[in-house]
Amino acid sequence: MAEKHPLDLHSLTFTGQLSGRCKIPGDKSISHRSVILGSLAEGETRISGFLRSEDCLATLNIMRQLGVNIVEDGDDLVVTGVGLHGLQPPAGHLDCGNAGTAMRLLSGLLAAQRFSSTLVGDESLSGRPMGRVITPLTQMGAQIKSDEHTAPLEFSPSIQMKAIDYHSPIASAQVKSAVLLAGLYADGVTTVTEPNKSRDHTETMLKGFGCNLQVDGLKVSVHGQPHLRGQAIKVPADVSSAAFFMVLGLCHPDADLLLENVNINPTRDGVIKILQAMGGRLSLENPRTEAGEAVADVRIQSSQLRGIDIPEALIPSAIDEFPVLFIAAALANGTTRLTGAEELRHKESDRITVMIKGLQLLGVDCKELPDGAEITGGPLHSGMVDGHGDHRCAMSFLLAGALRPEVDTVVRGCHNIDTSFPEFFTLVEQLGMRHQQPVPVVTIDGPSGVGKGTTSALLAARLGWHLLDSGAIYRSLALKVMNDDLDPANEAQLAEAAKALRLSFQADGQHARILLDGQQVNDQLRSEACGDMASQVAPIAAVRQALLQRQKAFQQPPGLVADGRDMGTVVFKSAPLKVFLTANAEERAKRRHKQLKEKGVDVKIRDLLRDIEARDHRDSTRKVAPLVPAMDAHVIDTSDLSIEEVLAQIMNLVGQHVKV
Ligand SMILES: Nc1ncnc2c1ncn2[C@@H]1O[C@H](COP(=O)(O)OP(=O)(O)OP(=O)(O)O)[C@@H](O)[C@H]1O
Ligand SMILES: Nc1ccn([C@@H]2O[C@H](COP(=O)(O)O)[C@@H](O)[C@H]2O)c(=O)n1
Repeated sequence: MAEKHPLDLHSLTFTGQLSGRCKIPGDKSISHRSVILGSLAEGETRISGFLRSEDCLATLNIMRQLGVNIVEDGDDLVVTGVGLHGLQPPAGHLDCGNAGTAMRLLSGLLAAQRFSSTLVGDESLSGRPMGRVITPLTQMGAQIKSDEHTAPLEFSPSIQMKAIDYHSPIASAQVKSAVLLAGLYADGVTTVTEPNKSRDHTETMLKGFGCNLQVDGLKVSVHGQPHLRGQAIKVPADVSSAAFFMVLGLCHPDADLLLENVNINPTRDGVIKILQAMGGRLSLENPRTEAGEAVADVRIQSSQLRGIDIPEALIPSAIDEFPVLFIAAALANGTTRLTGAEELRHKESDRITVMIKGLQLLGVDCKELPDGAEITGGPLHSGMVDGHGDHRCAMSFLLAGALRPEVDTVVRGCHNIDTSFPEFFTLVEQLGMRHQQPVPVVTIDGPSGVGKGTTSALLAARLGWHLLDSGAIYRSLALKVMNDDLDPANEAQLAEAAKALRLSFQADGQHARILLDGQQVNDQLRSEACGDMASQVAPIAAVRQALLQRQKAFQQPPGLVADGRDMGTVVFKSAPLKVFLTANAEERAKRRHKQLKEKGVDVKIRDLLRDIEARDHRDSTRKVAPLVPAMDAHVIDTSDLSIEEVLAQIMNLVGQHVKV
């Protein structure tokens, strides 16, 4: 069940202008329900706009396994209903994949069947709480076996469901729907009362299918044993998917977008109300009703958002949209505060922790609260963030990375985007953004003599990746300065020399032959004088800028190990793994002494220590790209570690963070 995903790094690039119409795919909640109710109806149900996401396809496959004939007709799905009592025992386990909606709604249905069945899910779904549906269904007479109220869920054959009057402790459409679906099989009236109104698609659709159902404020009552009649269902665009483009358009500096045919059901429109309260220029055009659902075209124009206290009453109607609302808050003026949303911790991931950790990595001033978050807007930095396999967190971070030209963000853990939004990348590309799957980089930074070069070369060889020895580039410029008698104080001259540097690296077995002006210079580059001169020219901003592209060009498939001082902080800010090696200066001087002695160079440790300390000071106190660990770097003190031990620690990190 626990799947290992290969490296899945994605990024989106900024595009100068966003305009035009966007066709957002069908609503996920309505798609699930249309297939389930169509299966239980008598006659044919034709569904147009069905969302072909992994989650909804899991529900569709399960209904097929339960004996329902569902066929494609062009873009439509045609479901031949088997009636309330016509489902057949499945041959094997029923796999919900990542879909919480499938598992909870189908629990209500399977609890009431006269055959046994088992619902299973992926690793994430198997960790999510199912007690919330098991409790009321058990009160209705269901027998459900589970380990600590999590999937797999094993349903024993039902004898007769009992109608109940259930007061749900949480506002959850999945709980409400599970009880109502089980209630279809009970004699009498089953009632669910919620503390707040959750999305009401099940009620609306059950009525549409001909069920006798009453809604009285927070109370929904369904009469058991109905005859459901097949329907034509037109699924509107999903407001939860549209929400990503709302935040994208509002936070982008030059956007004017029209999102077509969006579901604006009042139990789902919290995101619209929250963004409007934040000052977003978001308007509803041509509001209308289609198949019992309120829809409109939503116009989005660039806006300067402001932080607000999010009203708790809006939480249930925006519950799936908080990941992207956190991005809006990070770009707003002032502070946004969310409380009363503990439920976010029980989604596909703990969305409070995942989003706040990611935003902190991008330099946002924010903190977790037990039941929400506090986020103060400001500029976003570049970096690599982890969507933790949660589709909505991953898409939110991807869009955050496409909002400003200077921000370079890579997102890992995007593998579940297809569960809700398979057209996501196509749609963003239609808007002009570029979707990339960046080549992975491991950065190894640290002070002089710490072992970066040795470790990087061994790591690159072990992984079969390319190697960038960025120090050799600075040393080459230094050699040029010394050979051509350039003035190390003349910044313009040095920048020109850096731009024009005729330098190439040629593979030579495990090593590289370094050619400067056509001459191999490997040995000359390693002299202490060259290292010293390199650290004198390296602080010049124009020099660093001139050498930047040359370093970035090393990022080639299948991957790169980059050794230097600012690999993780400047050159490869979005690298999935950043390592910073340290060791005390005495130990580094000893290592260098041994190295030079082996080469027949006679120097005093005391002199080496003095040089190392001077270089450390220059490198770490310079204004541009100083030698400091990146905020997300893993710091390894190598003072008491052998080279093999250092390498083993890094390989372990590679296994965790890069998964090659
Ligand atoms: N963990 C270690 N234990 C003992 N010796 C080590 C260790 N790591 C590296 N060395 C030795 O220390 C010397 C310096 O290492 P290396 O050249 O890799 O450092 P560096 O960080 O790349 O230095 P520079 O920045 O000056 O290029 C080498 O002789 C290397 O074999
Ligand atoms: N990314 C880098 C790499 C090096 N430097 C400067 O060059 C000097 C020599 O580097 P070595 O790693 O080969 O010893 C180093 O002291 C730095 O001043 C740099 O600035 N950025």
